[in-house]
Amino acid sequence: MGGVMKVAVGNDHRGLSVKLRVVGLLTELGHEVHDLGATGPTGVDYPDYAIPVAEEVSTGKADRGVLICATGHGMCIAANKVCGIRAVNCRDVIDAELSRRHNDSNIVCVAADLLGEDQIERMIRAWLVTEFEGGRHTRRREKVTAYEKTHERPA
Ligand SMILES: O=P(O)(O)OC[C@H]1O[C@@H](O)[C@H](O)[C@@H]1O
Repeated sequence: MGGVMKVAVGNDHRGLSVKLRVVGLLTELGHEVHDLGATGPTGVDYPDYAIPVAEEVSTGKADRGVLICATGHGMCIAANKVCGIRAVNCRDVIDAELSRRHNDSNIVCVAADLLGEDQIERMIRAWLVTEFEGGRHTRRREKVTAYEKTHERPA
């Protein structure tokens, strides 16, 4: 990948201002943004935003996703319940790059309360352009996918 992508974005009330910065960045970089996030300061629940974004990535409607809450943890936990999602909660550029190179992460979660906006921007820029390395990492990724496929449980 590395070119223009469809990116689904979600946030709760604690991620609103970072979301606006992220949407601006993605737009500036030429990506197609689908903003599914909360639009105001009223308290909401992160699964209501993480799951729709993860569904868009899972079904191929979006190439990647970005999820923003206070810590990134809730969004990451919820997104990883959706089939095919490899969501990661990243803290810096190296972290974000490794999650792409080794794990083929398809959603990055962001801690709005713990990271500065400039750091978040650097991290997302790196995450967007870093390629999956393949090789031995493909075998590991496919083991996760195989588990997911064989252990689906009825709702
Ligand atoms: O604003 P409150 O409800 O206190 O906390 C919400 C945050 O708590 C964590 O689960 C998530 O990071 C979410 O953004």
